[in-house]
Amino acid sequence: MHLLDQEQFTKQLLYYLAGFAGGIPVFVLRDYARETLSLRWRSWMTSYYMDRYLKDRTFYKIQSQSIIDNPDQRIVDDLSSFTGTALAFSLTLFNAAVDLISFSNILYGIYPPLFVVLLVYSLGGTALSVVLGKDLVTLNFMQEKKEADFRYGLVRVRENAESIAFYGGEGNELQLLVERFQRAFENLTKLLIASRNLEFFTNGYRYLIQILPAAVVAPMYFSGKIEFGVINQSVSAFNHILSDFSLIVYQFQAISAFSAVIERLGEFDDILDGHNFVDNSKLNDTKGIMIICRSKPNQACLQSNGSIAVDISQHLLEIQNLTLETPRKSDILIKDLSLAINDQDHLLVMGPSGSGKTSLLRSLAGLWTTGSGNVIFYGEDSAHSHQLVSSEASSHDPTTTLETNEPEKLKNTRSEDIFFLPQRPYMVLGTLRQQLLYPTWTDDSFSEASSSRDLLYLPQVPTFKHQKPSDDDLIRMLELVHLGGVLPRFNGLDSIHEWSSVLSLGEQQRLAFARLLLAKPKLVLLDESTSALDEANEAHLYRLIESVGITYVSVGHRRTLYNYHNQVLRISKFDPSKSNERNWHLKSIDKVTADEPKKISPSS
Ligand SMILES: Nc1ncnc2c1ncn2[C@@H]1O[C@H](COP(=O)(O)OP(=O)(O)OP(=O)(O)O)[C@@H](O)[C@H]1O
Repeated sequence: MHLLDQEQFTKQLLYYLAGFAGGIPVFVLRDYARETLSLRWRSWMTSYYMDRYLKDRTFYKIQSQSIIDNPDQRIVDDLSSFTGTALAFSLTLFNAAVDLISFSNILYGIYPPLFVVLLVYSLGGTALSVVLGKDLVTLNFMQEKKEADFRYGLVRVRENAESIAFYGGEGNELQLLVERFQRAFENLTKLLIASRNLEFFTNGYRYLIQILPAAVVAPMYFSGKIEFGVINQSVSAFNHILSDFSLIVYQFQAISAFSAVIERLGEFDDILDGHNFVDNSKLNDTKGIMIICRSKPNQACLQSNGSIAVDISQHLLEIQNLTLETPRKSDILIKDLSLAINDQDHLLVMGPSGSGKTSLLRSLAGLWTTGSGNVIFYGEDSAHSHQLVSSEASSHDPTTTLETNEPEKLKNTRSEDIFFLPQRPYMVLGTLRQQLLYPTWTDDSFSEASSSRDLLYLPQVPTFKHQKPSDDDLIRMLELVHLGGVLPRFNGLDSIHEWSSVLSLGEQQRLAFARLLLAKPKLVLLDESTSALDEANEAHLYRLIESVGITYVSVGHRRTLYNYHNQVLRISKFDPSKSNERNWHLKSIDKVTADEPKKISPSS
C-alpha cells in the first residue's frame, strides 16, 4: 500500500489537468457542431416547407377550407424544435449505446443475475411509463395549438389596429384574447398535472432500485469473494446501465412533446403533398370548371362545335357554359354563362351585392372550381400555352377538355398575360420598390447579398418576358398614377413601412395600378379596384391602362364606369325556383346608356 505518496498525487493531478484541458474544447465544439448542424437543417427545412406551402395555392386552400390550424406556427416553432430535438436525441441515443457497451461488461463480469434483473426492471418501467404518460402527447399537441391561437389573436389586433380603434373594440378584443389565453392556460394546467403524476412514478422508479446492487454484492464481499472497491464499481456500473435502459422513462416528457411536434408536422406534410383537400367538384358530383390557356390562332378558325365560323384570332378570354357554385354548400351563383372578350373589348360586370360578381373573378382565377364549364385564356406565345387546371379539377381526365390541335400541357401556374387586382389592395411587407415590383418580379438584392444563401433551399422563381424595371421606371410610374408625392414623404424606394397603414386606401389602389402598368398584361380582371378613388383619378387610371393596350374586365357598382367599357354583363341573384333560367344578360354599352336616364360623365 502506498501511503503519503506525493509524487503519485502530483502525477494524477497533472493527468486530471491535461484531461480537463483536452476535454473542454471537445465538449464545447461538440455542442457548437450540434447546434450548427441543427440550424442548417432547420434553414433547409424551413425554406422547403415554405416553398411547398406557397406552391399550387396550398396556402389558399388551407385557409379557405380550414383544414389545419396555424400553419405559420408549424413552420416557425415545430420545425425548429423538430430539428433541435431530433439531433439532441440522436446524440443521447449514441451516448447511451456507447455507455451501455462499456458498463455492461463490468456489471456482467461482477454478477450476471444483477444485469438480468436490471434489464427486466427497466423494460417493465418503460412499459408502465408509456401507459401512465399516454395523455401527454395529446396534451402537448393541444398546447402547441392553443399557444399558437393565442399568438394569432394578438397578431390580428396588430394588423387591424385602426379598425379596432375606430370601433372602440378594445374591451371585446381583451375578452377574446383572455379567452384564448385561458384555453392555453387550462391545457397547460392539465399538462402539468399529468407531468406531476408521471414524475411520482419516475422518481420512485429511479430511487427504489438504488439499494439493489449494494444489497446483492455486499454479501459477496463479506464472504471474501470480492474486494471492497468492487461494491462501488458495481453500484456505478449499475446506475450507468439503468439510465441507458431507462431513456424512455427519464425523458418521457421530452419524448411526448417531440411526438406532438412530429404529429403536427406529419399532418402538415400530408396537406403540403396535396392530401386531405376537399374535392368540391367530387362532392357536388359536377365536372368542375376547367381553365385552359391556349396560344392564339393566327387566323379565323372554326369553333369547337364546328358549325359556325367565328373569328377567334382576337379572343383574349372565352367563357363557355359556365355554371358557378359556391364551394361545399353548392348554391348556384351564375347559370350557364357564355361570352367572349376580344382585344380592347372592355367588360363591366354589375349586379346586386352577393350576386356572385367577385366569385366570377374567383372562378376565372382558378380559385373556385365548383360548377361546370370552360374558361379559355388565349395568349400570344405558344411557349406559354398550357392548360391551367386548379388541383381540384386536375383530378379529372385531361382528355375530357376541349378538342384542340395544339398540344396542351397540364400546368398550374398563372399566365403572365393575365393580371388580377383583388377588391382589397394587398401591400407586401417590404420596401416601396418591392410593392411596385410585386408580383411580377422579386427584389432579390437581400437574398443575393445574404451569407446564408447557400443554406437555404431556394425555390425556382419563374422568369418573365418583360425586363425588370429600373428605379427611374418605377419613379416615373409612381408619378404617372399621381403618387409622386409618396417618394419624398417616405424617403425613396428603399424605405420600409407598414404600407397598408401609412397609405390611404385610394393611394393603395393607385399603387396597385402602377404594378399593373409595369407588368403590362394583355388582360386584367379588376374587382372594384377604383372604389376608393375620386372620379377624376378613376378616369385617369382607366385611360392609362387602355392607352398601353391592356384589356380589362371590371366589377363595379358606379355608373361612371360605363364611360370606360364596351359591354355590360348584368348578373342578378339566382332564383332556385327558376333553376333552368339564366340569371345574366350581356348588353353593349350603347344599349345600356340608351336605356338609362342619363350617362354620368366624370368631373375631370
Ligand atoms: N367561401 C365561401 N363559401 C361559401 N359561400 C361564399 C363564400 N364566399 C362568398 N360566398 C357567398 O357567395 C355569394 C357571392 O359572393 P360574392 O363575393 O361573389 O358577391 P359579390 O356579388 O361580389 O358581392 P359584393 O358586391 O357585395 O362584393 C355571397 O352570397 C357570399 O355570401
